[in-house]
Amino acid sequence: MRQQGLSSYKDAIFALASGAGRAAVAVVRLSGSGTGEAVRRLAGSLPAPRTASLKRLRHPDSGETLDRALVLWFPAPSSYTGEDCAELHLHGGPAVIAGVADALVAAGTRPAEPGEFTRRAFVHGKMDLTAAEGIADLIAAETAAQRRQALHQAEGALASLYEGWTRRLTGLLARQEAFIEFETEDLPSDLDAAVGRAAAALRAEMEAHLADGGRGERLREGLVAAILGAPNAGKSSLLNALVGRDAAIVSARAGTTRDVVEARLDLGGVPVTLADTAGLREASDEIEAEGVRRALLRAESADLRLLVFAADSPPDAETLALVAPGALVVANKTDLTPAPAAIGGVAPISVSVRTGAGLAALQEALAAVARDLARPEATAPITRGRHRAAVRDAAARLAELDGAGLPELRAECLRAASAALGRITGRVGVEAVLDAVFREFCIGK
Ligand SMILES: Nc1nc2c(ncn2[C@@H]2O[C@H](COP(=O)(O)OP(=O)(O)OP(=O)(O)O)[C@@H](O)[C@H]2O)c(=O)[nH]1
Ligand SMILES: [K+]
Ligand SMILES: [Mg+2]
Repeated sequence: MRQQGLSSYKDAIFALASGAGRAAVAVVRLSGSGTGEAVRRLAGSLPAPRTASLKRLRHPDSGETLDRALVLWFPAPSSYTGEDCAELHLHGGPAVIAGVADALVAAGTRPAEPGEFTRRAFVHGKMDLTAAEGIADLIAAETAAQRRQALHQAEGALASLYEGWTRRLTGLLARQEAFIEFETEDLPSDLDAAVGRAAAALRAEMEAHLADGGRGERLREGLVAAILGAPNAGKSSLLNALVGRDAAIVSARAGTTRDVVEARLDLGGVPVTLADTAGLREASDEIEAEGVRRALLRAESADLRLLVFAADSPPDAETLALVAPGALVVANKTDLTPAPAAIGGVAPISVSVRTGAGLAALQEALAAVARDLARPEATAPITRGRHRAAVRDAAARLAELDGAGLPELRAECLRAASAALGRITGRVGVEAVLDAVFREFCIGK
């Protein structure tokens, strides 16, 4: 499968691999069989493989010098994509980059599509799809825990899990087919039953892998924590204190916040979007009513909820029921009144945003909940819906095995389970899956 469509990967592509904007150094990378020729036309000659050498880059049409750059040459197959690759380390000014891009087009290369380098690496068997996704996640990682999970996946943790399962399925299929072939001869009569037992064991492993509470996806995407409570409880003040900047407007007027205000926070390595919301009450006008509606909507889709109240006005049972259970209950303004010992059966976390008292403890409680939901230490968790759907499909195919009386049908179940796993790694591929996976990438990767 990986050899399919190779002819469309012959042309040489280039892209700015470093960030846009002015910088000390800009890296332009090239890949494809026309790379060597393009570099020769700009730099005069090709440097020795994998050795940085300083070259004057000229426009192939005008001969004008564009920059003096470090040029690196990585002949196929020992390169990121498995094709001939090169890197030009330019002075990072916009005009230098534009001039070199123009010269590269004149030398017969074209700008790359997002993810095209990694897609070529996949096509040339340098990595499977899960590793390619791991690289996309690594580039997007905002926290240390996200980085660890992404690196693990980029290094093949998921690939080796799924490949291990596939090998076992292939072994079972071989036994099942032997049974079909030699049915009347003297193979052990319990071979069929042994295949069934091994398939059931594999299915149990798949189901354990699926029953992860969505941890990997949560860590990859980040959690959402909604801050809820009555007007003037200090919700916006709390958001600002937790993120360390004035993200939301604070005022003494009840009903200040209308739209949902969001800010990102790193909680024990787990990225969390804190969402400050409008105070919950019987709204006095339609704008406020819309704010309350949005607050409740955000609360519904949030991974965790913080119910904030001013210590001198604890929430009524109705509000408590709306937000709890599972919410962290926070008593604010404890500089004015001590927090009640318990509210709705739970001891609230006592804070004063004004004095800062209790904020560190609240932050720790939040981090503990976030870590529990995202389990940053979990090894090789499912990180995408498409993995989950395919593993679920594979397990379902194995579940059909017992009911399938005919050996041929049992073999078909094993084959279908293996194909489902193959879709995750890209061994069994459809162009649409590849398009969806590589669309996530930035240009230059
Ligand atoms: N004494 C005291 N006042 C506080 C504390 N936290 C916030 N406030 C004050 O309470 C008032 C309301 O604060 P906000 O953060 O706007 O409250 P809110 O819950 O976001 O209010 P709405 O957006 O209107 O629902 C402001 O005057 C804050 O300065 C605190 O810990 N102690
Ligand atoms: K307010
Ligand atoms: Mg507010």
